[in-house]
Amino acid sequence: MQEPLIIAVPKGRILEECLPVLAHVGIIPEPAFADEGSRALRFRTNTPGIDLIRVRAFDVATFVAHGAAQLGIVGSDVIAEFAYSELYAPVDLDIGHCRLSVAEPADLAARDDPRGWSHVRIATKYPHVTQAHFEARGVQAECVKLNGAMELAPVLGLAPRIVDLVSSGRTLKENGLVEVEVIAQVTSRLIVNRAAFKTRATEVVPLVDAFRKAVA
Ligand SMILES: Nc1ncnc2c1ncn2[C@@H]1O[C@H](COP(=O)(O)OP(=O)(O)OP(=O)(O)O)[C@@H](O)[C@H]1O
Ligand SMILES: O=P(O)(O)OC[C@H]1O[C@H](OP(=O)(O)OP(=O)(O)O)[C@H](O)[C@@H]1O
Repeated sequence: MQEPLIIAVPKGRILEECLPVLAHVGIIPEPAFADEGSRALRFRTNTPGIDLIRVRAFDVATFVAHGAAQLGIVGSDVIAEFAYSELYAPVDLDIGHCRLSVAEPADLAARDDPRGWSHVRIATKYPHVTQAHFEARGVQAECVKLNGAMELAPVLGLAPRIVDLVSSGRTLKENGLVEVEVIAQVTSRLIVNRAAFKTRATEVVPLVDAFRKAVA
């Protein structure tokens, strides 16, 4: 018998938003999947040919790009940062809405003119997207890679500016920062391993269609 298809889903905030989408597709995971306290990482579903794995957001892209999972759900921020050629992102799932922005302390913003920048030092989880964004307008970006709590960097002197995800703006506000540029609008997408799309087309193509219909 063929191995089940594996869909990689990010733990954390997207997980909750994924459940209704999966339900619309007809995929109901075993109860432990939605239990953040569970230490299990791989889960059965009501569909015998489909299992789910729960991994960190950035690792969803890695599992799917390498074919360890055939499909995944991940933010367009992560897809852009990795730019894996093995990934196909056919469906915008209309969940995980936020934006990737440049921010800096309010007092710096008051006297700053982004048009005058030639070199910027930026703390971010997204060095590739950040460098590409600034390079496109001739600004050299020196990035300090962090995995979280970017908002601490300006006040502690690690880097005067950050590139991070913003949704309500509360995290920036509570850390004395203001948004000065939006780099990209972000939503989560269904991603598919390109090779699996061909070699397991009879299972993968109808599943992609089901996701498309579920969010139409
Ligand atoms: N404030 C937000 N509002 C909406 N969606 C968000 C927000 N922050 C992040 N996201 C989306 O959720 C995904 C996961 O977010 P994030 O990387 O912050 O989670 P995390 O739990 O900190 O991940 P990890 O623990 O793996 O670092 C992001 O890639 C993005 O697409
Ligand atoms: O504009 P807001 O609504 O305040 O959201 C923005 C925050 O959300 C994300 O972090 P998350 O909560 O995922 O935690 P993290 O620090 O673990 O990445 C992001 O990195 C910001 O810190």
